[in-house]
Amino acid sequence: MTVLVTGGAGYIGSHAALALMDAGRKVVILDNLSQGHRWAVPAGAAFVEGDCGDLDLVSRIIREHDVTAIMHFAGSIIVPESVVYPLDYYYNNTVNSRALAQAAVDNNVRHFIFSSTAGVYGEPAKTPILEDFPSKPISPYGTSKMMTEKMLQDAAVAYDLRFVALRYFNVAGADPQGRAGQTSRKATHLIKIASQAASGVRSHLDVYGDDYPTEDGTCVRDYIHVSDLANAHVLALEYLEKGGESDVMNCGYGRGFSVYEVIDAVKRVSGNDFTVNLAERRAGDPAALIAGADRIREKLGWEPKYDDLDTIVTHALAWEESLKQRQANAA
Ligand SMILES: NC(=O)c1ccc[n+]([C@@H]2O[C@H](COP(=O)([O-])OP(=O)(O)OC[C@H]3O[C@@H](n4cnc5c(N)ncnc54)[C@H](O)[C@@H]3O)[C@@H](O)[C@H]2O)c1
Ligand SMILES: O=c1ccn([C@@H]2O[C@H](COP(=O)(O)OP(=O)(O)O[C@H]3O[C@H](CO)[C@H](O)[C@H](O)[C@H]3O)[C@@H](O)[C@H]2O)c(=O)[nH]1
Repeated sequence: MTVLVTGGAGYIGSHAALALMDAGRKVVILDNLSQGHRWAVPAGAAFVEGDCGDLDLVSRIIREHDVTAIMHFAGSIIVPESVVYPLDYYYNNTVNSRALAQAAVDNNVRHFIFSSTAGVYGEPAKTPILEDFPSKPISPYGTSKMMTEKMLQDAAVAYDLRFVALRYFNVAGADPQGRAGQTSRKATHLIKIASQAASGVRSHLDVYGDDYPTEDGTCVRDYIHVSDLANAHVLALEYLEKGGESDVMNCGYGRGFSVYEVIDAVKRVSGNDFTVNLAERRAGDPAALIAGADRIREKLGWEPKYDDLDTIVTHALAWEESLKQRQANAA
């Protein structure tokens, strides 16, 4: 009874692996280390270096580790990059997910939890965004995730497979015990970048536009603590194991903060001022994305513990400091 966690050497997958092991589960991680790090694989998890699209390898892992559920985090995640290299994104996020689903079906793995995104909604007509709003992604990244959702829906009708697709809003923060955090080399996420600026790892932060139709003109997002998100995965697995129907669920808190509010929080909590420049709008940024967050609470009994911007920022800053220490030790 082991959970296969693809992408478990990355940011969210490593937190989910910790949450699973904290709940007493066995975990095997499959990651090709294209973005993740070997050292980020949590202690206690088995690790295989390889590709989640390798059907033979995944089948062997399922058999050797007695895998009964798959949590699929592996993927390419940068929206603007997906516009420049769309076929790479369809390959890694859609084609490789197809192979993984095939391996699940071939080897009688009946529970599948998929990392989807608020990006499937595109530019929503209104907020909060409910799960039955239309999927109209505006980037290849969002489309690549939407296509995987559709594939899982069809597979769940045809085979003995049930899934939960969790549509994450803006994931941020780090493990409160300091065991994991965001390490990606190509970080683009606001709280990560602001934390790096506050820690002196970056010289400044650019604000991408202040002429949006929001209160202070900057974009509003629903920032969710990565450990609350990780716990949602454990609950989603329990839900499927108890016979829950396949479903899609938003993962957010149902409230939003503007870019300026986030920057103020990072400056306040860190006690460090840093340079903020106003820059051009970034292509493809919707003005406001706030989750309708009732379904996940009702269906999974999810009760977040860290729904507080200062707490999220505190944990993100602590992780940045620990990364600096790690680099200093390595030098
Ligand atoms: N970070 C966010 O705000 C966010 C929001 C919505 C959805 N998501 C989704 O959550 C998942 C995890 O995101 P993250 O922020 O942890 O990213 P990440 O880059 O930190 O982690 C992804 C991991 O997958 C691995 N990987 C990539 N392609 C692989 C492949 N073909 N085979 C095996 N391993 C592979 C990478 O090496 C990396 O360790 C992704 O699917 C992403 O699309 C993330
Ligand atoms: O240096 C920066 C970084 C970000 N931003 C702004 O901050 C907001 C949040 O940007 P992020 O890059 O942190 O996150 P996104 O909202 O673009 O996207 C994230 O959340 C989405 C869902 O809401 C998708 O899942 C996507 O994969 C994930 O990267 C945006 O308005 C962005 O323009 C800045 O002003 N400066």
